[in-house]
Amino acid sequence: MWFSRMALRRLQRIAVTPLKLSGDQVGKVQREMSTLPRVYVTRQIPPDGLKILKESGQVQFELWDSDDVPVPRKELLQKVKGVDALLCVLTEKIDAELLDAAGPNLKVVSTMSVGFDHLSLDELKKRGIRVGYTPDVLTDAVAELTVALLLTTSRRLIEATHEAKTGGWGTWRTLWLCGYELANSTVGILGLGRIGVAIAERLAPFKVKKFIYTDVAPRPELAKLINAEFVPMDELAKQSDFLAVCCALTPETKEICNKDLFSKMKNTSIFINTSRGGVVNQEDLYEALKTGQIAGAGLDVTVPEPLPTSHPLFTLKNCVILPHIASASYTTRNAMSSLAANNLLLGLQGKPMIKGLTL
Ligand SMILES: O=CC(=O)O
Repeated sequence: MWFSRMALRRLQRIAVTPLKLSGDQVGKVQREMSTLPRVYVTRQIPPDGLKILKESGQVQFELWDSDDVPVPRKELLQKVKGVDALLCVLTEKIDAELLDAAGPNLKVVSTMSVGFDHLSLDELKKRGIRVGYTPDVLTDAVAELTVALLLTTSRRLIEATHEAKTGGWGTWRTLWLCGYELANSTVGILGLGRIGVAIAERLAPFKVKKFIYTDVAPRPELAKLINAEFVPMDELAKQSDFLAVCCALTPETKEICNKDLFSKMKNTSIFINTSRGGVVNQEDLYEALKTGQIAGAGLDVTVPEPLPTSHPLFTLKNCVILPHIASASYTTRNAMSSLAANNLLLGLQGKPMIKGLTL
């Protein structure tokens, strides 16, 4: 059933005063309901975003009412038929098949994510569909989590709590559970954007000696904010004591972190990835960790997600794996849902989105 907020209010009025409604009025409500743009929301998104859609009075929407399981593909292909706009999350592949299933009414796709590797941009462009996404509002949360993951990995916190809980804690020992510290270190950032800058700003007070970065080209405006030096990829690998991956997943960055990169890193280095699992060749990472080519890895993202519990990376003590939670704070997830809802409404009105992609 599709109800806009306004239509619902009218219906409630009808429900309490049924005899007072004329046939014309009933027809008016029905017409009003049927002319509002139809929106499909692929997940039970946080309340702030839902409220914006509900109270806009501009759309009628239906949602996949679960946060625990994604909408099955078959159901999604059915539900999108004839919709005017789609609000999705990163688990839904928005490709030619889905866009064909939606049909020519689809004008807007708004994703509640900063990453957009789940969207076939070429297909969206071909069809003239506008695309919204949610950068900026998650920068603080992602940077915070990246720092937490970096410290957890470098100071071996998961191993330490495990030892404390399971009887491994004997006497105080001189080299037991030693890790690597940020003071006097070189931190490398692969892909310098807003998030990379925010990570560096948070790490600087730990007395980092030097920030270096690699990107497709130097980014002097951003680099200046954190006093970071542009270096080629080889140098990034060689010099970094901590290497944080912050680049988007594109055909160019797919598995850019591979044997070649790991083989140039120091065996005391820590590798951190909070961007997308696809930028890493996981077999190569496993080998690098297993053989001691690098000291440790902290991953918030993997391929696939969820990573099967039988995956070899889970057997390594020097690999900390989180279930893709970098932006998971209540404030940020609500802000992301609000931005996604507002992008969608603006897109439907033909106005500039707050954060839209130029295709
Ligand atoms: O990974 C999370 C996002 O892209 O927002």
